[in-house]
Amino acid sequence: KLLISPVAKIPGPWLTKVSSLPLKYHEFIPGRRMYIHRLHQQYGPIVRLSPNEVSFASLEAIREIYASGGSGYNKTEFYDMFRQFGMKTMFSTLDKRTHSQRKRELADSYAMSNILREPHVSTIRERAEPFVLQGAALARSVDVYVFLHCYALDCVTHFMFHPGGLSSLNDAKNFQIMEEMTYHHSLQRNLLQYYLPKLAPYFPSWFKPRRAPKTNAYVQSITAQEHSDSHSLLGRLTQKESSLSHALIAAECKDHMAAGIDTTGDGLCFLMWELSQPDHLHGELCSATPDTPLDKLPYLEAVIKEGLRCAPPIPMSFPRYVPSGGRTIDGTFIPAGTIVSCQPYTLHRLDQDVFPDPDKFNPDRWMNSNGAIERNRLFFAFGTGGRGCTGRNLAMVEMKILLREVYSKYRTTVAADMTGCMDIDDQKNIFETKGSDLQVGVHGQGQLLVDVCEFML
Ligand code: HEM
Repeated sequence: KLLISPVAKIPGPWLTKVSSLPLKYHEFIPGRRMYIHRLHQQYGPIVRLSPNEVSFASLEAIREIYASGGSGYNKTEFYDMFRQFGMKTMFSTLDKRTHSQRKRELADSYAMSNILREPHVSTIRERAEPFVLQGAALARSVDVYVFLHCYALDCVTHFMFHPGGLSSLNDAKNFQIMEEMTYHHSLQRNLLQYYLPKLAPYFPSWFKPRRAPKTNAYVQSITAQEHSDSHSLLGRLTQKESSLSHALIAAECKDHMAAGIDTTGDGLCFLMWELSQPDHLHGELCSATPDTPLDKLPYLEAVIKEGLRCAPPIPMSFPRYVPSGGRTIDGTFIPAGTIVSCQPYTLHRLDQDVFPDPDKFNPDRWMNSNGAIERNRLFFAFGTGGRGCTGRNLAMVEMKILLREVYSKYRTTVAADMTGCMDIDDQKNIFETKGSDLQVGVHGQGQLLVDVCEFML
């Protein structure tokens, strides 16, 4: 039966016609992203990953899987791993109908018009300033990777709970929350539960997903209070008498917190590393002031997009189920129930007519109007369609303000004693990079030295 299924006719290694073991093996080692990328390089834009799973790398596939009917196909049970307080959130809801109800409650807070209003912009700037001051005040190198994750946590919690957001950059207790939420290696442990749910209760504790008691206590207590700013996420939910219970609001807020730390922190870390290379800093950023309006910095937008293209913080597949009746995706019929996906890492590299020299960090490519439509359509760092990233605008504003704050005042270089490398590591955790040492200190004439050790996605 497997050998005559339409999936068996799709290009891919022979063993994947009859077994999902090659895929699972690469998931656990962990090397799924690069395994799939190599298969696409070998077999083209449609590749069989297992008897029931196909990966795509084309614009037609993105549109069909993620945007047909608004929000594309339903998510797979993979997303069950991302429940919060045992509850399904907007991110972990599988079916489209439940998702769109939840999204109606939450998404308007993340509109650019709300993010760009006060107090949001000021509070983001107030978080960027201590980042720079702390880096500048220390004569020796400091860990910028950690600082960037603190910055992302502080920004996202202020956006949600202002004035009750965290100050992990200068408060030791808040810093523990940042540590609890970031750069741990729990995806494999979650995957074990996903693949072997019946055995999960018998796993020893070190096989179980990591716990976050300090974060849980913070989220539960802050969401129980009623004096958040009226434009904060919590304030808006309380004001409009949302149908969400307190428990669901707490679960959503914890989820958005988790979604907004490693992603933005990792993205900024990669960008600071690139901007610390000789000649990578463009004149626009050098001549900006901390007050230059963000919409007057088009090259900064190109720099950020190029960083997210080269090293998307979530680089691997976003899996979905083909609906009943089956669908034709990029010209190939795929039966109902098959798992289909695209991964940003490959979409950002495979078509070299759209992205020539794809491994090179080259923000100029985004400034060229020729081919801009194709480039933007294949840009998949935030996903696309109704289930694309809700926090995209917030993340972009956070990244722009931080980079403007740093580079309008300082130049950064990679410190001579850097010992690690910046290779992307494969999916240790969906929102995770390993704690690494991207170190910053001021040396001499207003130089912000950046020391990057071991940056891993
Ligand atoms: C550079 C930063 C970020 C990147 C690259 C990013 C990327 C993504 C991607 C690719 C998805 C879709 C995943 C999938 O379909 O499996 C997603 C979903 C989501 N993101 Fe982000 N994200 C970022 C920052 C944020 C921030 C700051 C927040 C919130 C504060 C956030 C909240 C969410 C939520 C709630 C979803 C689920 C959306 C839904 O299912 O409707 N993200 N993000």
